[in-house]
Amino acid sequence: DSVIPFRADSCNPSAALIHHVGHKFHDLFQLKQRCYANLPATKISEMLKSTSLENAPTQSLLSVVKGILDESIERKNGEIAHRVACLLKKVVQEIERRIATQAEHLGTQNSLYKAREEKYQSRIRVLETLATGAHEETKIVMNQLQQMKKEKIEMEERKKLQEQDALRLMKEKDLTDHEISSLKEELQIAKRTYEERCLQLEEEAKGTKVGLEERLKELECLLDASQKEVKELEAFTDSKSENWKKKERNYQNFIESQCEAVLELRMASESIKQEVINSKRNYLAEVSRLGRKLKGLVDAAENYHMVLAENRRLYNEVQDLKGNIRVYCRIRPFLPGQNRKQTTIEYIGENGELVVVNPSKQGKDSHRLFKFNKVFGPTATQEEVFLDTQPLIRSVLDGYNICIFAYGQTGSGKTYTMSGPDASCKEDWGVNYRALNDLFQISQKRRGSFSYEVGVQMVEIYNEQVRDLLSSDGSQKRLGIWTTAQPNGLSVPDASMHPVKSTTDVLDLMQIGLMNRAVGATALNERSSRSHSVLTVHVHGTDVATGATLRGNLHLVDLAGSERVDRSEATGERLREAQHINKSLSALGDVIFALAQKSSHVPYRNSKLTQVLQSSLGGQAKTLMFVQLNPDLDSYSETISTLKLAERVSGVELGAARSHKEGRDVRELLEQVASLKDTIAKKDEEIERLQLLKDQRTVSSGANGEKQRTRVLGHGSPSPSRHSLNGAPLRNRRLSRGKGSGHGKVASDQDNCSECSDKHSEAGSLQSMDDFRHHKEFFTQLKHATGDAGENFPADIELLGFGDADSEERLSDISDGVLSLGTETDGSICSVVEFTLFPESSKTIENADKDRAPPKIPRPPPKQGQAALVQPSSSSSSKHLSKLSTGSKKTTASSSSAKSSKRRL
Ligand SMILES: Nc1ncnc2c1ncn2[C@@H]1O[C@H](COP(=O)(O)OP(=O)(O)OP(=O)(O)O)[C@@H](O)[C@H]1O
Repeated sequence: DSVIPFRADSCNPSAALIHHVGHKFHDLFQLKQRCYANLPATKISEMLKSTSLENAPTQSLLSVVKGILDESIERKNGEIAHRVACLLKKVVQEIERRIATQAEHLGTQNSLYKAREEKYQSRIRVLETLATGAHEETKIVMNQLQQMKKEKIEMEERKKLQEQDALRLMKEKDLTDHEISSLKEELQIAKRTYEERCLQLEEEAKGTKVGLEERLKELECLLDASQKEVKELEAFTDSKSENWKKKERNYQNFIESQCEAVLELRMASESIKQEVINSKRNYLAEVSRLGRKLKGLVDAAENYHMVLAENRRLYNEVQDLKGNIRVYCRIRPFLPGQNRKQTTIEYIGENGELVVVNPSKQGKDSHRLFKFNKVFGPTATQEEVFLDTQPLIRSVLDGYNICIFAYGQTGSGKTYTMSGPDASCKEDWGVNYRALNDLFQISQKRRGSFSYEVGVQMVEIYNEQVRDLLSSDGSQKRLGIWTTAQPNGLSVPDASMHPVKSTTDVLDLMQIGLMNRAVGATALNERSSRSHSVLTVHVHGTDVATGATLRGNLHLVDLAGSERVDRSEATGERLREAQHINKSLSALGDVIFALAQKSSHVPYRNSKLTQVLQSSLGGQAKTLMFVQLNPDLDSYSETISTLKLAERVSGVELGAARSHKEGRDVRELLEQVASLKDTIAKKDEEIERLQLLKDQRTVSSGANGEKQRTRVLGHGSPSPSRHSLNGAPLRNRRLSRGKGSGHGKVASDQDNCSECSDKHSEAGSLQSMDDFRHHKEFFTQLKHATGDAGENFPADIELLGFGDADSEERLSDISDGVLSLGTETDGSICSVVEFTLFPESSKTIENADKDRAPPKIPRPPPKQGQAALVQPSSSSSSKHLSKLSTGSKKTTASSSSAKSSKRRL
């Protein structure tokens, strides 16, 4: 056991463990009997295990070897030499000894190692202490390192900035260098210029010096001369001062004398003051006397206003007496390209006579005479035409309804007369523009006594539809017409109303309206108006002094041209337009003819045109019709039909026109009355309708059929005698006077009478044509009888007096101020009467005043032949005309009567 000393080391745990394990294996290898040969196999295999061998102590192993050797030697007793056995023992001992030595060495070394270990442990501790110190140092060093890094970064940034600065400075340096170089150049240039300037100045200085030297010499000369002059002047001053002294003495004397004079003047002024005070007293007396006179003048001025109003009233009376429908005829010149030789116009008289000729016919039938209020030839200017229209315009401002329209075949110059060819040229202005211009001028002149508001509407009637030409939204919607008179006088209330302040406003509106108007090209006129345009100017005036108001309308109508469809070559839409146009124009003719006939029913409702113009064609309006003619031979038949219609129109006389002048209360009442009338008319219609229904039922049931039917007819339409041209005049008059009292009633009657009206219009046209034929015959015979070449005929015709009785009757109607529709006359006679009633249109107002008819015109004693002329029979005109045509004596008698009637007017 001592061989393995280190195993006994109890302080080393691993050694203790080994020691314990060694014991175990020592026990394993320590045999009790010491007999290896009989060892059981399990024991041997246990011993042979590698772990057992490895862990067994060396001494146990050696004992095993020794035991085995001893056993083997014992068993081989004698076989192994003793010496060999000794050797073997010795060797084993030696090995043992060596191992022991080795073990000792190991023990020594172990202790050495232990000592070293301790030494190293202490060293380790020292080193650990050092290491801890080194760690802190490392930390400090690391901090320092970090700081150094930061510093380094800062240094690098600073370096970068410095580099940038350096770059900037480099650039600045470049710039500065550049500037320096440019400054150097400038300096060079300046230096050069300076040197040049110096040279120049030096030269100038030299020149100036020479000049100055010369000037110096001159001045020296002048100085010498001046010195001489000074001496002369001194001598002159001495003499002058002598003179002044003398003068002073004289003035002294003068002042003394003046002082005396002033004293005298003061005394005089005192006396003048006294005189002024006296004058002032006189002046005040004079002023008070003038004040009294001025008061008188103020009174006179007030009277003057009244006189003015009276004048206006008289003026309108004169206009009324001239007739409420006037017909002016205008013949347009030939247009370029027309055959000027073939004209249908033979003669134009001064007093409105017109002779139309048909060159294709020969003999007496070729000439026809017409008479109007005025005929304008092809050379008449727009201004001349307007001069005769002007008086009507003033009437609008006095509260009258005026209608001016142009009628004629297409292309005859209607638009030319109404609007003119070019609105921008004042000379070309048509009646429309001039009328409005005039209207504003007069309203301006009257602004002291009247304030006027003027509004404008413009509509067109196209294919029997009324359209607003001035609608702000450009819509082409159809507008309704109010047939009964409205309190505000509007017949198309839905059309936009535009207040206007000046002619320019109206011009602008009319331009818009004309642009919106429907026009199209026909074979007869390349820009033909395909619609009737109606420009209505509404005037509302207020008397500044009394507050009374008045209302007047001016209708300016440009009708679409009447046309023969075969000539205008219209087809399709154009044909439809032409049919509408012709239909409405013929309806206009019917209305006018009904008015001419004093018919109790006027067929206003047959067309939109007549409905819109109803208030202007009725009894309370003044109407001016321009009959436009185309002198062309091809237009002969249209010319004749136009003239016939115009002749009929000129025969319409409706009595005195009525002004729409009302006091404030009266106006309100009238408005109420109008609306009540409206309601009554509607109720009447309703009653009629119900009665008609009731009657129909009665008729169908057969009870009292005949009686009932008579009642229906009697209520719904006038009796034949009432409408007949042969009807009793007195009865007619009564009826028509009743009608004249209100428009609403007329309108309400229209529906019931439309059938009759058509008959009337037919009968009327036949009648009129008949009359005209006789008229013409008479004219031709007269021409032959007198043997006159033709120029005096119209004058002779004018002298026809066969309308005298009629004219007087009408005048008495006018003087009564009652609307007369019932006088039984035919168109032709009326037209002749008009000749005597209408004096020359250009007649001045003064003359008109002088010739003004008295309130009651005395009826002249009926002359032979005249009584027959005014017989109200259906064939009266034809008979009397033929009677007249038998001899010129009767004509002269009649003419003298006509003249006398005209003179009275
Ligand atoms: N008095 C005149 N002087 C010169 N030219 C005229 C005159 N009257 C009409 N004209 C010319 O005759 C042509 C037809 O005239 P305008 O268009 O006025 O006829 P219209 O009767 O209005 O025709 P429509 O009914 O087809 O509209 C136009 O070229 C016009 O300039």
